[in-house]
Amino acid sequence: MEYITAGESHGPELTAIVTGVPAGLVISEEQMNSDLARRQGGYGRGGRQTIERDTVRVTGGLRFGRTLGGPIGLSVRNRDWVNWSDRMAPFGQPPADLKREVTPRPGHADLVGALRTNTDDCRNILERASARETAARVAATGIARELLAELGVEVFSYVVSVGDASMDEDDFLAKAPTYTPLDIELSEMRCPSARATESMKAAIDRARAAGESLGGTFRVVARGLVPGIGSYASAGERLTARIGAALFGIPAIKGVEFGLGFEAARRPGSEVHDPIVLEGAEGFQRSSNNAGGLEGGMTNGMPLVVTVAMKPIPTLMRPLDTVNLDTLEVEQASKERSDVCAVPAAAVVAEGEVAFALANAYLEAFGCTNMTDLKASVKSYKQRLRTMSR
Ligand SMILES: Cc1cc2nc3c(=O)[nH]c(=O)nc-3n(C[C@H](O)[C@H](O)[C@H](O)COP(=O)(O)O)c2cc1C
Ligand SMILES: C=C(O[C@@H]1CC(C(=O)O)=C[C@@H](OP(=O)(O)O)[C@H]1O)C(=O)O
Repeated sequence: MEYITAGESHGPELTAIVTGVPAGLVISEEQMNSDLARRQGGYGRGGRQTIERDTVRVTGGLRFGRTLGGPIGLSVRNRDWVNWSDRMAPFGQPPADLKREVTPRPGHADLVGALRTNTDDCRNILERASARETAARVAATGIARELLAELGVEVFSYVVSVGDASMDEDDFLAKAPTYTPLDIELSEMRCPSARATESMKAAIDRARAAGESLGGTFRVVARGLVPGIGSYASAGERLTARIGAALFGIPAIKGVEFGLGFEAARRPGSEVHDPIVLEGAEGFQRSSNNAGGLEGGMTNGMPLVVTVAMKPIPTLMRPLDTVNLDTLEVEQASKERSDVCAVPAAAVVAEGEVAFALANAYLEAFGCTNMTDLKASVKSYKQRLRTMSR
């Protein structure tokens, strides 16, 4: 499967086209809309989310709630468009009073994008660099979630830290797969710890009051995976590389750790690698999950556990210095309506990206024209694995 999106933050709508989806996959409009709503949420978001009510409109590829096997067209409307239709008009002339964006924000794509594309208006860059685009990604990757769900795979995420406010996890890899999506959704920070949620919210309140912004870390978990998805054989087939690339494709993501991650580099081998055990009907298992579910670029049957770091939001209400593109004088960077912290939202986007990478790996391993054959193929693979552990 592949997806591509089009659309600007304050344009009429965001569009996604998803190709390579097997026929016969049941798609739930409610599920897609609930994921879109989760992406809009989380403590720390800005005024834009009070305007938008993201819902998906399907423009092709589905009939009676099932995929037909052709490209799937999806669109998410920008309700804010009515306030921008003159400044963002696809045709015609700019309004006489158009204010160009000439004070690029450090940390955003503004300056480098303007240099690269030869524009004197950073809006030409920021409109597409904006993470508003991730609404279309959540819709597109929702297809992969549905596919995985039919194969018994569940993908969810939770927030681990915001700034220096963090969950207290004694043995996070052991606990990570035991949380449930319900534990997480009940909290405004999408964090399973009530105490940590309160300290994260307080940190966001302090940042907002100080004209600051915050990043943080979140974890994505996938349960129910069969071992052997992905491959050790070539660089581009390694699931580690593919999931890493998908996560680094999300704006503001600056670090990805699989399992123990950087901590593994500090420990001796005997305290990192996960002993192999044989457990009756379960077959080959691991007594720990420091690898985070991947070995040799493949799933090993344990839950996939990926921890992701997001940098603080670049737009600051107490802005940093920048250089005015017109006058070449030092000025303060532009400040516009912005999120203070979007870690919970980024976590929802990341769930989708991980689901998409995993679903593709399943399709490569088991074939991909229709769901009946795909499910039969996964079932017979599981049966073969059982015979290998008896
Ligand atoms: C869900 C989400 C919401 C974001 N909201 C904002 C925002 O309101 N203001 C802002 O300046 N950056 C925001 N960002 C971050 C910028 O989009 C990102 O920093 C920018 O595109 C530059 O890319 P880079 O950080 O990968 O270098 C958000 C990112 C995500 C994932
Ligand atoms: C619109 C969304 O996020 C936007 C991402 C974003 C950025 O620079 O990345 C800047 C802000 O845009 P605006 O200036 O319109 O408020 C965020 O609100 C969204 O996630 O739906």
